[in-house]
Amino acid sequence: SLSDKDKAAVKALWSKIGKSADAIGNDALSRMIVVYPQTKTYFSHWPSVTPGHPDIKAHGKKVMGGLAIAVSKINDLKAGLSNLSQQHAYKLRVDPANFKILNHCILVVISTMFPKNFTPQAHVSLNKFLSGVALALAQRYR
Ligand code: HEM
Repeated sequence: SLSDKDKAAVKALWSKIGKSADAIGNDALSRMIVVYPQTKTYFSHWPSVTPGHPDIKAHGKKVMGGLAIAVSKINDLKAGLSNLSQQHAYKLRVDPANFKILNHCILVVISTMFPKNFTPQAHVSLNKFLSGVALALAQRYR
């Protein structure tokens, strides 16, 4: 689980990248759909799943908003993401394996957009944080 050092590292990283959340969300969602095309099935109600499409941008913004909530509730991710987990489990019916896939895309995008801030320590802590988010989002599936 996340140590105090991890929490501080995630908050420090977020304070630097938070203002680029929309761009990160757009790129991460676009990559997820291109690199893992099986994820497209969840977005078949959109007119287009082309990278950079306004629907992808809008959704990337929502996902990053969810992550911003997670950063603010980093001491209790389970409670902080309980509603979002409920929604993904019962309304959206997203297979939780996909949380790891999107996490990977988010990690790749942050590392390429912010190479200076993406130190090995930041990488470790962000990795742990995103795993915690995936676990918290999966909690309501049973
Ligand atoms: C880091 C992981 C994720 C976070 C923080 C997240 C967050 C969110 C948020 C905040 C919403 C909006 C909920 C609302 O409308 O109240 C949402 C909707 C949605 N999410 Fe996620 N999500 C994540 C991962 C995923 C993954 C991996 C998939 C599928 C591959 C997915 C599929 C969806 C779908 C289909 C919607 C509804 C989209 C629509 O309204 O058209 N999510 N998510």
